[in-house]
Amino acid sequence: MNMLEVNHLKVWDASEGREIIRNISFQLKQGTCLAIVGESGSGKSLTCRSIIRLHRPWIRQSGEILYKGEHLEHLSDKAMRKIRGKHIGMIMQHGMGAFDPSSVVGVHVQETLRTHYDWSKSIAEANMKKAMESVMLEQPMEILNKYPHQLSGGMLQRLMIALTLVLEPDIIIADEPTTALDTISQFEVVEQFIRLRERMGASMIFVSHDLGVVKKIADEVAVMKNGIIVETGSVEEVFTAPRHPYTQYLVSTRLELSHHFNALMNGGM
Ligand SMILES: Nc1ncnc2c1ncn2[C@@H]1O[C@H](COP(=O)(O)OP(=O)(O)OP(=O)(O)O)[C@@H](O)[C@H]1O
Repeated sequence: MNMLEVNHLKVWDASEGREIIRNISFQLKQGTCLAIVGESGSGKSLTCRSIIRLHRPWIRQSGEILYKGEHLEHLSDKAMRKIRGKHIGMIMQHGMGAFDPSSVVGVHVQETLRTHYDWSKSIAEANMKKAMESVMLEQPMEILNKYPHQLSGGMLQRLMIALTLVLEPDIIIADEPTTALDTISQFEVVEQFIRLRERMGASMIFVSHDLGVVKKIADEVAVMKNGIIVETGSVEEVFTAPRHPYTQYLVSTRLELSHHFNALMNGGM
């Protein structure tokens, strides 16, 4: 079964009339991880944002987005808010951006959980505490009482993963969740994503520059360039026998860059 189907997605900047994503289609099968790779500016983030319809006001989209066969493009903004988080969870590039800088992070966590569950404060706290401990965030209550700027990028990403564990969405969209982190934190956060998949069996879209990470985590790959998908296939197919010249270039150059990361993942620290 397809958890998600994107058909003929187009995205454009209405202020300039510039087309950014030009008619892309892809599917996410239940329980699998689809990686979206491609150079900076190729449209990976806008593709993710289109799925949950979270764009800046001047960005427009057309095409079909089907979640378990339901057309999300027909839903009202209110109905869409119910889908985000609980059904389709998104983990952004910068954990910092997800939190309000003027409140302690626990406020965001409580508000998010309140939107989706009827839990008392103490039940919500107990569930969150358990999830935080499972992603190696020790002393969870202390962390929840801190402002975003008092936590490292790696901690904020792990906090987002913990919140995702509690929300248990059917689909997790992770848009370069390790880009803003140092190598050691990247390693830890990727490990957490691998466990998150194992534990929840969720379907996942994972955007990454790093083909080493993609190899570890994904089943299928879509390669984007200039707003189109130039190649799709299984990780195995795309990495061992890339067909499109751009994929061939990406695979030959990027795998080299990932060697350091792989050494870490394989315990070469
Ligand atoms: N809010 C916006 N307003 C106008 N143009 C935008 C906006 N967001 C993205 N774009 C443009 O859309 C194109 C695709 O951007 P997008 O962020 O989706 O790329 P990306 O592949 O995710 O890149 P990166 O890997 O750097 O995050 C770029 O040319 C970018 O300048």
